Amino acid sequence: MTSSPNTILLAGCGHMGSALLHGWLKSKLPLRLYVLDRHYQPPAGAPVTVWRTLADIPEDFRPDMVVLAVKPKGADAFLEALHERLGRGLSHATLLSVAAGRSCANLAKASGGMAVVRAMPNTPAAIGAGTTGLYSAPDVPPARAALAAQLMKAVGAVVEVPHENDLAAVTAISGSGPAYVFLLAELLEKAGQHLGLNAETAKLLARNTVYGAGEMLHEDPLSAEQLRRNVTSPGGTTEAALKVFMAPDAWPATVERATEAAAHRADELSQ
Ligand SMILES: NC(=O)c1ccc[n+]([C@@H]2O[C@H](COP(=O)([O-])OP(=O)(O)OC[C@H]3O[C@@H](n4cnc5c(N)ncnc54)[C@H](O)[C@@H]3O)[C@@H](O)[C@H]2O)c1
Ligand code: PRO
Repeated sequence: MTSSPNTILLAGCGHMGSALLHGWLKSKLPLRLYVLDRHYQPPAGAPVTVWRTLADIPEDFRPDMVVLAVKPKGADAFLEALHERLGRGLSHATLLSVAAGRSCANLAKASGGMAVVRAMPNTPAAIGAGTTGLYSAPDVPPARAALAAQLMKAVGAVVEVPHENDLAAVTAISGSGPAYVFLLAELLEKAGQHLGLNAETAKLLARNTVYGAGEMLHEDPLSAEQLRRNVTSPGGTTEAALKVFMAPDAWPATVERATEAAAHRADELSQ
């Protein structure tokens, strides 16, 4: 039995929104896709309708799901304006928000009472290798919670978390996480140059090493710790570097402090 297409309004199609949209376009999910974004240009021939402003949306538009991918700061004002525009048109719609830190309670209030699912994806979603934490408020109908999970699975792995508060930790680890890995690549590249390599060689070594290690973490069932040990010969070069990285006040403490700062900021954004 084929299910009838769900009507999705993607509100905000920047870095995160476009990663999601491109995953949906590639997927076999039966969807009617509408995008609201000031600037987004869809791929030629893509089956998607793009509106530039709220005023472009027909007043009788009836989405099944609104995916909110505008910046957290503007999220409440945006939802209030959407509610003003569509009014009863939103009464059967579910909100799927990817906005960092905006709580179900905030979002439900601003949207005039929509049932809210919160997702925290990350930018590797753009290549189908995303990681998303998902939380559905208790009033979300099961079929809509399942649709939200399907939408996020179209761009990578999904982990459902039992408590809304868990999303602050998800944001700190996987939502922001790609930036930490990109920083490592940046620093390795600079270090390669510092050790005398030319810029192009240093860049290739740094990027391909992060890529190869990431693939091993994905493919190999060994723990991250064991994979690390397998690189580390007793008395060798890796051990010399790891003595610096693994000093108690170095990476172990820094990673803990940095992720606590991200989780704390996610909590602050929810106020
Ligand atoms: N970038 C990430 O790594 C990441 C990861 C997880 C979650 N998020 C969340 O995703 C959301 C979007 O982040 P982003 O990085 O994609 O931001 P972005 O600035 O790239 O995209 C936001 C888009 O919304 C559009 N927009 C905003 N208000 C609009 C309006 N009133 N009418 C039409 N278009 C409007 C803008 O034109 C822009 O293209 C944020 O809430 C963020 O917390 C981002
Ligand atoms: N980017 C968003 C931020 O920095 C949320 C996680 C990744 O706030």
